[in-house]
Amino acid sequence: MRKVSVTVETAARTAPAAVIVGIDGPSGTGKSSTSKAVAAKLGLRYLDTGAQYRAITWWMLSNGIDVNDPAAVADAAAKPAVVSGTDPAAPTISVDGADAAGPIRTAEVTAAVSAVSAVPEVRARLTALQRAIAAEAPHGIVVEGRDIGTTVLPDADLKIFLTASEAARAARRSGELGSRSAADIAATQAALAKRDAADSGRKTSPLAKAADAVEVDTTELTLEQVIECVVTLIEDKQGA
Ligand SMILES: Nc1ncnc2c1ncn2[C@@H]1O[C@H](COP(=O)(O)OP(=O)(O)OP(=O)(O)O)[C@@H](O)[C@H]1O
Ligand SMILES: Nc1ccn([C@@H]2O[C@H](COP(=O)(O)O)[C@@H](O)[C@H]2O)c(=O)n1
Repeated sequence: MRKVSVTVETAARTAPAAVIVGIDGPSGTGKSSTSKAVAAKLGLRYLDTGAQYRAITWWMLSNGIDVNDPAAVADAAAKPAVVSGTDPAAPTISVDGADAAGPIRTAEVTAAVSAVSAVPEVRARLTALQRAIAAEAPHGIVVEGRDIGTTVLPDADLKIFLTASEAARAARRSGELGSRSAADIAATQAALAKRDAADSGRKTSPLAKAADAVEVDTTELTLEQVIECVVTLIEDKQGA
């Protein structure tokens, strides 16, 4: 009988290493839309860290904590159980077992989140949670936020910093809210600028571009072009 020799490659030898991608940038630059689409295309997990800060903020507001009192926020920071689902096709967020996806997007939460996210005890807790989630992603993960490249995942394989003009970001957000009047766009732009200033100006892990991040200005790019650009950057890294 003829002998057939078969080379069996173990999964460990053939599977590409898990890739960790951090995407940071100011509000409305396209982090969530881009990260979700890129993760779905490449079979990676997806983590929206802004949703986690919003979830803790929602819990504080719902439980009568004064969000403008850093000591009160710090005291309560460990109490809510925040759970993130990382399927890019259907990301989820819950607090103490309750679905928080809707409530965290209210104007009240958006107005309060920068004060809560500036409190070091809140950041320490969520940073630890974010690192644990990233470490458990089997094929890798796209994590989006404000301090992923600088603080949460300083050893990420690829760091991207998305930017866009304030006017473009305000027009995108106003479009989402179904309003395109000049007054509404101006009000949205002012609110974005205020949140960015608070996020960039806080002492603990402010919004900032990591020194080794690739900056992508999305002002003149369609969402599809941004997604393609990020996919190419990741594939280049994986091929390197
Ligand atoms: N390149 C683009 N061109 C046009 N619209 C875009 C582009 N990128 C994103 N958008 C749209 O802009 C809006 C904001 O995008 P997205 O929520 O992804 O931004 P973000 O950076 O995650 O914002 P935030 O930090 O406030 O959560 C969405 O309606 C999205 O569809
Ligand atoms: N890594 C992060 C992510 C978010 N924040 C804070 O959460 C706010 C909401 O973020 P969205 O992306 O959902 O708009 C944001 O304004 C920051 O205050 C953060 O501090 N760090």
